[in-house]
Amino acid sequence: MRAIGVIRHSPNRRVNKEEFEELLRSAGYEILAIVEQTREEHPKYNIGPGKLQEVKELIKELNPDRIIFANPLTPSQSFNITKELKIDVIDKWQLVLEIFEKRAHSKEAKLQVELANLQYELPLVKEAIRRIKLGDRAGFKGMGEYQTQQYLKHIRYRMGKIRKELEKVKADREVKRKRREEVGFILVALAGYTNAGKSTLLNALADENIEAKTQMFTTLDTTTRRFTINGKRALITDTVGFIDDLPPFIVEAFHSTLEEIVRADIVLLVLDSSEPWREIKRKFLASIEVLKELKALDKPILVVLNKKDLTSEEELSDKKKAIEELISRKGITVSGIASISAKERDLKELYTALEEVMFTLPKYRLFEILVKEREKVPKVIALINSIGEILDVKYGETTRISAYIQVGMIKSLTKMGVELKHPS
Ligand SMILES: Nc1nc2c(ncn2[C@@H]2O[C@H](COP(=O)(O)OP(=O)(O)OP(=O)(O)O)[C@@H](O)[C@H]2O)c(=O)[nH]1
Ligand SMILES: [Mg+2]
Repeated sequence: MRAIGVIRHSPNRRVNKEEFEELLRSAGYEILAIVEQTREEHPKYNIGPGKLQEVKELIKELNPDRIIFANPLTPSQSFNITKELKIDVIDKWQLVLEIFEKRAHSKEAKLQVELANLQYELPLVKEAIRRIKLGDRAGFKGMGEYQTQQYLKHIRYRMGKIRKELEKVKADREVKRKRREEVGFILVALAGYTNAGKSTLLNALADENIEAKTQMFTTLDTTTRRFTINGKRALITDTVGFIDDLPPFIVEAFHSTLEEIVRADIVLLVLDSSEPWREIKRKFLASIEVLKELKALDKPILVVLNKKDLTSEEELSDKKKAIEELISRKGITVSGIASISAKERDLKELYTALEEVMFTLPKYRLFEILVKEREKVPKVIALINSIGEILDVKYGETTRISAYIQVGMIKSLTKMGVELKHPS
């Protein structure tokens, strides 16, 4: 598909042109031209009417299949522009959804993308019906009035059905998560802008090979793998990458996926430290916004400055300071900052930070474990070592172990025939 891109910069906020081009390429478009304008939003066409004429001329000259706006369009703008240009017009969010559609593999991801698409189309179809009633002839995508009405019904029916199916998926996940808690796993979730290196980090931690590519939104499905933090059982989950101003309809559609972040014990917010500070800052703040929307800002968050192999020590330390400053200025609380290279598997700082955070988690409590049968002692100690931290062992008639234990593990321990006490 060949496309002409249109970017409207606000006078006080520029759109990132490279990122837009990257999105176009990720969706598989050949870029014929990019038209840019800086102005306030025009209510009817988003860009100015004069600029629209310029685009019209370019269409004649270059013959593209599509016009793609870097800005979100209102349903009414979308209709006005299509009517004027007589060509397929899509906006930023439809472009993102096209990429999502290509990348969705699992049933869940496919359902989520379909839901987001329908949610996007709903106001467009309503606008088409409104216009037909006002005497406009063209309905939604060239459908007549009856067909457009039927399509609206179909959208509503399908959305209801998908939401129900996603509820089921959510319930399954909940069961799985409970089981994991009971086995004593520490749940770690990856979060961050698309292309930051989340999947590469998951690979490095779990020593696996998940698809990681220099394109946007490689990962749409969640992947969970085992790893260990200083010998303790942990699980790491990779999810969909974030992007600026992620609209609520996409967040809603991907909620069951993003919920992995909400349910995690620790969130790793991954940033690409090789980018200019301006970009790091923008992506960091966009990620914080999404975490806020997910109500996940109160959990332990570790900021991970990835790709340190691409920056000098000095630059990295400057960027780290800048992040610290930004965090305190914005009143955000994070549990630590670690510089790593996922690609070169240089993860030392991350492991140190994880070890520090681990026992501050609310799921860990200090217990005294009393083992009366001597032959059970080694087994109990081995189990505690894999899920908690032993502070002291006093051998005797009854062996007394004081240790940090995950609350979810109490059941498994009492099943082994030991007694647990809170130390006074
Ligand atoms: N030099 C260098 N490149 C890295 C590092 N980590 C990741 N990359 C590269 O960055 C690109 C993106 O990595 P991914 O792991 O796919 O990024 P992601 O955050 O999972 O991206 P999405 O799934 O699109 O959200 C790939 O080309 C990786 O090889 C690193 O530490 N150093
Ligand atoms: Mg990924």
